Amino acid sequence: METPPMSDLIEPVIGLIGGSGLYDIDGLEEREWRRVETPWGEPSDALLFGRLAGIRCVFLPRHGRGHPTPPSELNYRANIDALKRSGVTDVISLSAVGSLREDLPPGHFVIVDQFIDRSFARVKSFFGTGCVAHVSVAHPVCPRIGDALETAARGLDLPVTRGGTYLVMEGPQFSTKAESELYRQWGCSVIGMTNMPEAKLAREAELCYATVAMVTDFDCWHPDHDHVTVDQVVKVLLGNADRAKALVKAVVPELGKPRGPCPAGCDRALDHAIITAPEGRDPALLAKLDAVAGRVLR
Ligand SMILES: CSC[C@H]1O[C@H](OP(=O)(O)O)[C@H](O)[C@@H]1O
Ligand SMILES: Nc1ncnc2[nH]cnc12
Repeated sequence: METPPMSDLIEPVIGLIGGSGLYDIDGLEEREWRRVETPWGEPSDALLFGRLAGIRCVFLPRHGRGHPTPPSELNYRANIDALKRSGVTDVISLSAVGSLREDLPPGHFVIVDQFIDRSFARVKSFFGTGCVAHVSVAHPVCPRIGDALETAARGLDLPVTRGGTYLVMEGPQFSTKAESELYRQWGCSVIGMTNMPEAKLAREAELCYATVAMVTDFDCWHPDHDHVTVDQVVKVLLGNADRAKALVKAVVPELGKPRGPCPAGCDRALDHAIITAPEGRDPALLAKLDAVAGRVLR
């Protein structure tokens, strides 16, 4: 893609969604926790606004500070809407995961590029009766953010793998051994409970999105390792959390550079997605959609 003229460049705002063990971001300048209201209800917590190396950042602890909210009860729509209406353009999700592969041991970071969504008890779309939309999630991860994360991780000498499939389970219980073995047969790399519908909603909101999946355990399939427990996850992710914060510090200056439209089209995902005729659209739903889809609805 040709470089657009300077006047067409945007100044990215980086959204950071912190998963288990990540409830704050050190080193943010001008930091301020602010409540953000959304038409979808309450986000998981107040959002932390600030700057890293001068770049605007907005951090949201996915489960809330102190981790009060389980994966199935998260208000994913409110979280994504709150980031969008706060001006965020690029989202990095930081998540604890179990490993489904021998070569992805605890401590390893995986920049996943695919998901299999086995969650079933969650609202998965901003759209619905009165405004129907179908976005593509064939490629749910923004490769531009993936590239930047990979470069930053390699620069820090972190053990990292680019690419992999994240199986999203409903939880809150961990998997049975039969499930774990099935997901391995499906070729999945890691397992977690939160990245869907988060990634689908980010796409509907035309946000670029990528995940750093931080391995904490071998789930329950590995003959030489104990079955996953929360204690074990917490122990490993305390180590992961410091490295995740270092990765964020390294990647934000790159991602924050003024840029043109996303080459992968994440920021134009709604261009051909809405099927409800203008006269059939529900004004009340359209009003709720203003932050996430106002670009194509106004
Ligand atoms: C505390 S282990 C299980 C918990 O950790 C992961 O959450 P997140 O993606 O927010 O780091 C996993 O998906 C479960 O929600
Ligand atoms: N084994 C596992 N299964 C689901 N979510 C997880 N988060 C961390 N480890 C996990």
